[in-house]
Amino acid sequence: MASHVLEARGLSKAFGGLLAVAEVDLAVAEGEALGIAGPNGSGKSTLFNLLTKVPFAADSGTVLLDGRPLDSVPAHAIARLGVARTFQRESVFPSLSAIDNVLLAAEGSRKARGFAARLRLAERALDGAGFPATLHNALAGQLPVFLRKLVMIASALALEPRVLLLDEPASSLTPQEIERIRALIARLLDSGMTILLIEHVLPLLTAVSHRLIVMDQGAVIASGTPAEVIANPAVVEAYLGKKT
Ligand SMILES: Nc1ncnc2c1ncn2[C@@H]1O[C@H](COP(=O)(O)OP(=O)(O)OP(=O)(O)O)[C@@H](O)[C@H]1O
Repeated sequence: MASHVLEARGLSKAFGGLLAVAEVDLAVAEGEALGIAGPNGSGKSTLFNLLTKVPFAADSGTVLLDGRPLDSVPAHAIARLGVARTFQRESVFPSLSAIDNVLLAAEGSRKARGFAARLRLAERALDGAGFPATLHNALAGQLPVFLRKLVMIASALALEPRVLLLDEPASSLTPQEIERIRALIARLLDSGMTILLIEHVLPLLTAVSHRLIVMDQGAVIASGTPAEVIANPAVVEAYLGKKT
């Protein structure tokens, strides 16, 4: 049994009176794909924020990487330690080219020192994400949504993460593009990466996840294999609303 690479204990975050994440515990094994489902507003993206401290950390609770508490480790250092994330919206710098977007991210690399090394890393990250080699110099803001998503994923890959947190990579994509995202995630898993995936596109989520958790109103209400979780009455109720 592989050891846990990323763990959360009792993570909570409130926005005023709203408890967005409530006492969440989770543990992800090396090389595992953990899927995170849940209705809109159930706290999934906020959980990613708390795990990476980007853009903010938890009010309480602890995140551990390889068993080491990250309480006093700032966000940029967590990224350097190998935990990278993407965002629900394609957060790219629109007036920069694809390669310059990824080069900026490569500045955060532990290993690549100097421009030439960072350029190689950025090119490798774009290739690794399946981004077309002919479009490295295209302005990110002029790319279609799928390619902007690949630039964002490549920016995370430029940190050479051991743990990659993907926030709704399939939203707004066509079925063919979603299939390419599935194949990309499968390749990253084959390379040994650990992946946490938030996704509303359930066929993608269930296809790539070894294990699923479901959040509702900030709390984890179910966990297990995709088949177990989908059959769980509490999950059906969370999605379809409580019977009155
Ligand atoms: N920065 C913020 N300030 C105030 N409230 C916030 C903030 N971020 C999230 N929330 C609230 O916290 C709750 C959880 O939001 P979150 O975005 O984590 O949900 P989610 O499960 O990712 O939803 P979705 O599937 O729609 O992306 C929501 O009620 C949301 O409105």
